[in-house]
Amino acid sequence: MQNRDVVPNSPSEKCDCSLASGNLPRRTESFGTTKAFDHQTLGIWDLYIEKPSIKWHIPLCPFLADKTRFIDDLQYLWRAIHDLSGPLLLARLAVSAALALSPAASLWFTGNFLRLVQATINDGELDGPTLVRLMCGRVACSLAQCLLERVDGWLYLAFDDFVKRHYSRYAFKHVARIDVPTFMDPSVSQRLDAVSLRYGFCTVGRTLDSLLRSGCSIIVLFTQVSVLAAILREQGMGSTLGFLTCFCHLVVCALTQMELSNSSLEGLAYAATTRNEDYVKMEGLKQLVSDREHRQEIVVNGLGPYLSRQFLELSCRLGNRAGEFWSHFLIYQRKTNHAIHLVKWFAGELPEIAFILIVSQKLVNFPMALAAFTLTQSAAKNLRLNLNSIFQQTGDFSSQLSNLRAIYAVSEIENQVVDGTEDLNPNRDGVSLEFEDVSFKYPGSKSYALRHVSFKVQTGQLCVIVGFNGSGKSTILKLTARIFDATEGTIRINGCDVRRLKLDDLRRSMAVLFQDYSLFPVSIKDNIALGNPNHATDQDLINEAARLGGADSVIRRLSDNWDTYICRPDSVHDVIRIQHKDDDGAIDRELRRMTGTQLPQGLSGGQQQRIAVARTFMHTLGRDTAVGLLLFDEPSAALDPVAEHGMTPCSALRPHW
Ligand SMILES: Nc1ncnc2c1ncn2[C@@H]1O[C@H](COP(=O)(O)OP(=O)(O)OP(=O)(O)O)[C@@H](O)[C@H]1O
Repeated sequence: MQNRDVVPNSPSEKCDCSLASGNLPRRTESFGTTKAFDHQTLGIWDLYIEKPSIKWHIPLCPFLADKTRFIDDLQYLWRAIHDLSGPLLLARLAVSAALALSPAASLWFTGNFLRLVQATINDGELDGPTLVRLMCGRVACSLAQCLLERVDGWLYLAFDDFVKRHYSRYAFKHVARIDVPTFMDPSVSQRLDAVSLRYGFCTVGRTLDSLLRSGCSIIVLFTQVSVLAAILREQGMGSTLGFLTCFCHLVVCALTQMELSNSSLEGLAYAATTRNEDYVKMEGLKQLVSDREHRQEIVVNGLGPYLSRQFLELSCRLGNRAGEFWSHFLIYQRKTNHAIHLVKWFAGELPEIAFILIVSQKLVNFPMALAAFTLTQSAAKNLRLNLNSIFQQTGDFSSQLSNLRAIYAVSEIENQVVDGTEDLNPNRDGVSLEFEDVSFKYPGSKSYALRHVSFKVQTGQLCVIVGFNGSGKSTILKLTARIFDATEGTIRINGCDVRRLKLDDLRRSMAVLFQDYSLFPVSIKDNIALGNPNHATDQDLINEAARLGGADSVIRRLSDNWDTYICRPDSVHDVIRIQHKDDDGAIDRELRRMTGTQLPQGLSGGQQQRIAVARTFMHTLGRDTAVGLLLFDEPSAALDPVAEHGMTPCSALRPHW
């Protein structure tokens, strides 16, 4: 194993093995980073890893590292508490606080037992009533703790459920309103990933829970230390030992955290690669025989025996140099942690060494010193648990607050397509559409999808747009519906710039079928009904839309007719396959029978298109709808000639090419 300082200077140098010679300067800004990297050779692996800075694990340290950010994030915490305030939160706080105080109460009773024993030894007489009082108090304390733990468990689940429900509604509302260019924006995608609509917002629950636990751990810590100090004050030796034990446990905790963070790559930039051709080829062969897609070729070419021979040869050549990166990495980390481990061991043993030394000096006090030491040790065990959880929870705290910020930040995402203020009053005779010198680049694209396009479609006119693939026909539809805004030029509806029109009015005035339409993961009926949310429960209109789109005959043939799902999002089929000789999918079939779920319903491309066309027609139906513009992008691309012939002609329709 070798260890050298490496700083990549240029892309080519970065990949060059000569980097390992360590001749390059230690620090460079050529990639915009001032970080220095170590190069480790681990078996056949080259690991380039950022030099870790020494992390002192003092609780609250993460806050001090980025104070401004932390203070800024606190407002989201306050907002969350405000949003979630109610009887459930209050009950949770009260029970947690009571639970946090209970270890100190138990310790107080135990300490008083110790005092009673000391008094009995000194006076030669036992104070019976005090003993009974202390015993009853101790038992009551344990019972209360037991009860509170049960209530806390129940409250935890109820509160977690409440938090998930609250934030899933909150995020759903704000995610649903986002427009296409904003949704496509990579920075927005990242922010949306953080709130993961589908996985139930575990993060907020976790953040609040860990906050609560940190608070409780701090209460436990302070109350326990105060009670312990009060009990041991009278015994000079006991308090010395108490202090020493607490201090040593604190050191052990800090070192444990240090050890943990040293053995993890979290937060460090690293890359590992191997240039060993034999290993790379061996991994390729493993993939080749495992992946289903290559099986046909392996069989038809009779590759089985040849591949086995090759694998054996490579494996022999590599011998024990081969190995997963992580197993090498673990060995490497163990070596770096030796020193910490040694100090940790010494800190753990120090209280007992001190006890033996002190007692050997003052043999008279031996029984009391032993009792005090035992009490201190058991209290210290609890302290250590609390310290550990404070270390861990405060370590994660900054990132948890950032999660909270991410959820609230969804409501602050501004749509790129800005709403207009003017009303549009279309009528059923249609609207006019005009493009004046319109050019457009898709977000993130360098080239123009449309360049200097001008045309005019009069009210009630049928316009067919034809052109080569990629000439911008679909883009015209997207700009008309303001899915995107034109980069240059003006688009007018009824003579008014579309940017000035209210988006609601604009979208209500047109029915659009995009070439890249999608069917929703809801029932077929809802798929059509969602074309017109105002009439989503009107079965007559849905029937009519299905008839116009040619989807009625398709729906009649489906197993669940209108209620058929193309893909059910509610079915969980995590079948653990136990390989029996006679299991030819029987377990899967039985589970499906028991849960009443079918295999996903397959629809042909043409059948799917009929559903999508029906949804577009649904938008035009109903007495209060005033669609003046129909935009169809290759509506018959997947239809058979009969269905294509049966399609209703529309005012703006283009054939497929
Ligand atoms: N989301 C996108 N991001 C970047 N560029 C895009 C995007 N969609 C389309 N383009 C580009 O814009 C240009 C016009 O595409 P458009 O889909 O409007 O063409 P089209 O005439 O409808 O093509 P076709 O006849 O194949 O349907 C093409 O060069 C395409 O590569």
